[in-house]
Amino acid sequence: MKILKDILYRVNIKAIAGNTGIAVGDLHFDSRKVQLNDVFIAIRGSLSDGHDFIKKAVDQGALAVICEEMPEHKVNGITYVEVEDSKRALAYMASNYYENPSEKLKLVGVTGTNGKTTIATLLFQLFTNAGYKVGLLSTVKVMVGDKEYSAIRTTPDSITINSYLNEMNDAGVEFCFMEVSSHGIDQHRTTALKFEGGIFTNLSHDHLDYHKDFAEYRDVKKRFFDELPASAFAIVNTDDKNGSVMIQNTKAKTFSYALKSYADYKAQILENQFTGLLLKINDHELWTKLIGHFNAYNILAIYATAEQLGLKSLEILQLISELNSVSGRFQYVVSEKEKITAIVDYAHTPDALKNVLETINSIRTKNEELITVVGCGGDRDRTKRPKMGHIASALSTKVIFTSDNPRTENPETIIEEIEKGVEPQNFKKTMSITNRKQAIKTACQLAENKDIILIAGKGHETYQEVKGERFDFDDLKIVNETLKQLGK
Ligand SMILES: CC(=O)N[C@H]1[C@@H](OP(=O)(O)OP(=O)(O)OC[C@H]2O[C@@H](n3ccc(=O)[nH]c3=O)[C@H](O)[C@@H]2O)O[C@H](CO)[C@@H](O)[C@@H]1O[C@H](C)C(=O)N[C@@H](C)C(=O)N[C@H](CCC(=O)O)C(=O)O
Ligand SMILES: Nc1ncnc2c1ncn2[C@@H]1O[C@H](COP(=O)(O)OP(=O)(O)OP(=O)(O)O)[C@@H](O)[C@H]1O
Repeated sequence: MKILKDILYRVNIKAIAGNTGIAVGDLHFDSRKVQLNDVFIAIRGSLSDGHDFIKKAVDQGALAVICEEMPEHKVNGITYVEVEDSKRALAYMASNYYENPSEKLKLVGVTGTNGKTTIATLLFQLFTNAGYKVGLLSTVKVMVGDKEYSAIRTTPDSITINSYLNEMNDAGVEFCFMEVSSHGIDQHRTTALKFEGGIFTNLSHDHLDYHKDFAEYRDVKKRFFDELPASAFAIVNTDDKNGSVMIQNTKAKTFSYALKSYADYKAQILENQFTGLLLKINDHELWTKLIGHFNAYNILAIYATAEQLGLKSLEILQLISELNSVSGRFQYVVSEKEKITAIVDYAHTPDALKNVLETINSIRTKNEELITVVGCGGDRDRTKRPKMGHIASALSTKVIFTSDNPRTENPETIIEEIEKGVEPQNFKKTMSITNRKQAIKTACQLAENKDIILIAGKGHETYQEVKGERFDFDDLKIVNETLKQLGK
């Protein structure tokens, strides 16, 4: 049991009705989860307004209610606290509730359109290999040392974040790496956390279904750096024109990384092959098993972060050379007989798809075909669909448009929107097969000796979401099995 008054520390309170010296149970922003003596925080959402569920929460046993507007009818014996902003209040309350766990370890947040999962996961791997107990909050999974949990969000809600950080404190975790999404920043899921450092990867077209326009998306990302304390470090990619914007108003110590422009951490790609990259970072040569020029950026960000967290340069280089690729990020299998390379990648934005295709094209030889299987998710940013169609058809030798997670949308309609981006001269390269399994099978049938198949968009996911239901689906498993069945 915690005392409500203590949990409200640092919350911007407008009015109180009732006693805050009471002992309370858990915190909830969803009335359906409230139990006896819990605190209900009413949040105005995009679909509904938590204030409409205050009565329900009280009926279920809530002892205290946090809201932006006092309800007309208050129930005797219940404490009502009116706050300036419920989402901010939730963030501070969650941190107070678990006794500010982010202050008891070194927390580093990674933000940007692409590369968050890769960088956070590789930093987790690197620090674990260096002998530390490490935590990870990512789209793919949550790790508390060697204990694994499945992840639901890229950046979970504040209660979940603080609860995991608290578990990390108990387990003796020293460093935690977390992905910070623009939704997370906008909804104050990361407010009230003490960050030791922040990393910016890049910014491109994404989530414009949620953010009003690109400028708003950029400004939300920037807020993460604006809010870093002076004791923190900010590491930004200055080859991306938004890199310097991110750190314009930050109090943190700033460091830049780049391949092209002048930077504190600079790399040169000496070799780029299907087996890895040979890099030169600030006069040190380094081999990594990670593939593709975008991974040179990720490696630079990792190198800079590890150095800012106190590791020595030579140790970092050694640890980087041992890193393995991240699940669903340029993961590949090579078929036994015909040596067909099938790559599964999470690229689900125009920029990421372009990067992956350009990477493959920079490595493959002219007589090896590149067959791409790709779709776009339903109920998400529609404007990226023709862009993905344009890029896939321009940069592959053959393309099969298919379903991603159609969610509640009609998959055929999504595919039609993707097809609109195909230039007339590329039309003959494309075909559309709505069933993703069938699309992968067709790609395997079309592929011959040493050809390359790229299956883009779903990466590590082991399901396909259709009309609110999740069915088992694993791109890597399916392509591997199909190539074997076909005796390729
Ligand atoms: C668009 C979005 O981000 N929505 C998030 C938001 O929901 P919302 O504001 O729409 O909430 P709402 O459904 O309108 O409900 C308002 C409030 O009423 C409450 N409620 C509702 C019904 C009820 O009976 N009782 C009740 O108390 C809800 O719990 C909520 O607190 O706040 C909720 C509580 O924190 C989140 O669970 C929810 O995430 C939804 C599920 C979601 O899909 N989010 C995705 C888009 C997301 O956040 N993605 C990013 C990564 C994106 C990427 O990089 O790919 C992420 O960090 O995961
Ligand atoms: N630094 C990078 N720049 C551009 N593309 C990248 C970079 N790192 C990885 N990618 C590509 O983008 C895809 C997504 O990578 P990753 O999952 O690491 O990004 P993310 O930011 O976590 O995205 P999401 O939140 O959507 O998972 C990868 O599959 C890869 O193709």
